[in-house]
Amino acid sequence: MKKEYRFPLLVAITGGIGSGQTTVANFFKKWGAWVINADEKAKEIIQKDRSVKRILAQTFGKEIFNRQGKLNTQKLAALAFKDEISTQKLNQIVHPRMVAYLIEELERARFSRKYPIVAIDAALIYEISIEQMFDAVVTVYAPIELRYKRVKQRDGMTRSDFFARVNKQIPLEEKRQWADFVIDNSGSLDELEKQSWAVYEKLLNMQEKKERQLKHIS
Ligand SMILES: CC(C)(COP(=O)(O)OP(=O)(O)OC[C@H]1O[C@@H](n2cnc3c(N)ncnc32)[C@H](O)[C@@H]1O)[C@@H](O)C(=O)NCCC(=O)NCCS
Ligand SMILES: Nc1ncnc2c1ncn2[C@@H]1O[C@H](COP(=O)(O)OP(=O)(O)OP(=O)(O)O)[C@@H](O)[C@H]1O
Repeated sequence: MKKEYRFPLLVAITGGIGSGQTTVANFFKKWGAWVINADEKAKEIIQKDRSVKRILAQTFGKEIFNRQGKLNTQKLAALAFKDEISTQKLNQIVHPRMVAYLIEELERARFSRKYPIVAIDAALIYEISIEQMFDAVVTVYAPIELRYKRVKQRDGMTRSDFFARVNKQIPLEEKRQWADFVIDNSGSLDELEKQSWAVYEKLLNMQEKKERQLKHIS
């Protein structure tokens, strides 16, 4: 019989643009966690929620959608990250819906009882102030120039576009201090995987403890 997890551990995997949090989340997924990717969910919401679409078009111009109604992410990013107020506007439109959606997804994964770890891969856990929802927060750290190098390699982002986003995020040095676990991604992918496994094992132990403590709850 397959093992049931009545009380999965709720984990946030966070960091900053290019720090490697999605890479760590993918390791967790490979080892049996259920992982929700906030960047993907945000785009799904923008694409599917009609009221979000309408307000975004009113705020940033209807050119951010093409004729078929598909979001042009580059256009929206250019407009939304150009200054603090524009980013705040984007966040005020998207974040409330995103948080509601993430909670629904967390609950779905929890009720399935199939996963010991349910994790959210999201850069903005602390910016949105949702860290209290989780049993543990894992921050993936890398030095800023290395993050830029990796993002440039990943999607050709310019230095100014990269720093436009970095400047809208809480510095990783702070997030590192607040986290329950820190993974240092200054080295190779192999080193990252080893560190991620060490953290994952600890999270599994925490989950077993949670299950034992709560087993009398019906
Ligand atoms: C503006 C959008 C369409 C640009 O899409 P694009 O494909 O270029 O980027 P993507 O979504 O993959 O995000 C990449 C990274 O940019 C950073 N980032 C994204 N949104 C924000 C934001 N509002 N503030 C600060 N950093 C952000 C994060 O580090 C994120 O991991 C998109 O980023 C978006 O919809 N953002 C608003 C929703 C959001 O806050 N997403 C982050 C969830 S944690
Ligand atoms: N240790 C590493 N060595 C080499 N490349 C790496 C390493 N860690 C991550 N990368 C690469 O760097 C890029 C950024 O990593 P990843 O997408 O995991 O970051 P992220 O924190 O999720 O970024 P974003 O917030 O932009 O989504 C990816 O192309 C990834 O494959």
